[in-house]
Amino acid sequence: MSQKRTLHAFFAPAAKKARLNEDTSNGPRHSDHRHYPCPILDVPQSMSKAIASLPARTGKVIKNQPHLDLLYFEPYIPSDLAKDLFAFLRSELPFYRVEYKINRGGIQTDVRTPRYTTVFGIDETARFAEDGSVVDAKSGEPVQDRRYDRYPPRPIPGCLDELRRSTETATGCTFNFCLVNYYASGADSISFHSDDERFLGPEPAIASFSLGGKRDFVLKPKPVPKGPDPDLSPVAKTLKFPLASGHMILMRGPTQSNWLHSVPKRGGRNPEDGGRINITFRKATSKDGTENYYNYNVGTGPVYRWDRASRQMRVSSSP
Ligand SMILES: O=C(O)CCC(=O)C(=O)O
Ligand SMILES: [Fe+2]
Repeated sequence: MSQKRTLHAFFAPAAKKARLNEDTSNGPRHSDHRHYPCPILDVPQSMSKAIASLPARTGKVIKNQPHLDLLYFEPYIPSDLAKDLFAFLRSELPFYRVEYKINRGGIQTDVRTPRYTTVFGIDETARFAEDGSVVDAKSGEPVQDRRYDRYPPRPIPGCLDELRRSTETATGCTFNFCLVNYYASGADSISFHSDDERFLGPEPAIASFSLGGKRDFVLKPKPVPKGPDPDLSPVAKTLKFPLASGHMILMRGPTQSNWLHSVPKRGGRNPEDGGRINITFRKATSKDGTENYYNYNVGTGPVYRWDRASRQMRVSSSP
């Protein structure tokens, strides 16, 4: 991205943004920030209204396994809105295919993330000022920290922030990060893991939305339980949720410290392989969280955007 566009986008007057806005009477049509690779359209007013009235159903508490605590909305977003939101986000968001190196027993291994990812947000020690700069959450003073330098944080764009606000009201939790995965086909996946990094604090709550194609979300107990009554854990089962478009699962309480979750690859040709978006809202408590999330979900590779003509992700700009 050229310096010219960056500066232009950063200082673009509000009136200019408003002029772009044909289908809404107030508020900008785009969300923009100097660290976005491109401006991100806000949802049209009709969608915005519909998002404000969510969830479509109340959540069902699932606590029938040791150290598991889920709140399952079936659905949170009704299917017509989920379909529109899926198409909107796939067209609008910048995605990445992150590659990184890990050290396993002294051997360097290259890892290619088997899905498209993107992330927005900043941990609770900081916030974005009106002008888009990062300031200390308490003092409002500008923040200089090496953990923000390599991958500068980006504010959650309007189109995802409306869903974040709805999710906070529905769950009583607060969130400052939004991670998005795009599984282009059954070959894309996420392997068994838990989201229990220190920067999420103890017993983190993670709200996880599904849009688009149906995929199995699989949970299994961790091999070595950390809970107060470990004797119960070996009898815990593997659980499979075939998540459909609009469903939301809130994982909370002891879930992350005791269970692993995954979205396994699907073999063969599946009619549901038309792509799936997963959105997770989380709360990071320290700057390490911000550094980690941008490192693994944005990285240093090219930006991919959805190409309507060829109906696939295409490299839209290189770093
Ligand atoms: O795609 C999903 O449903 C799960 C995503 C996930 O576990 C993650 O991003 O940490
Ligand atoms: Fe996860």
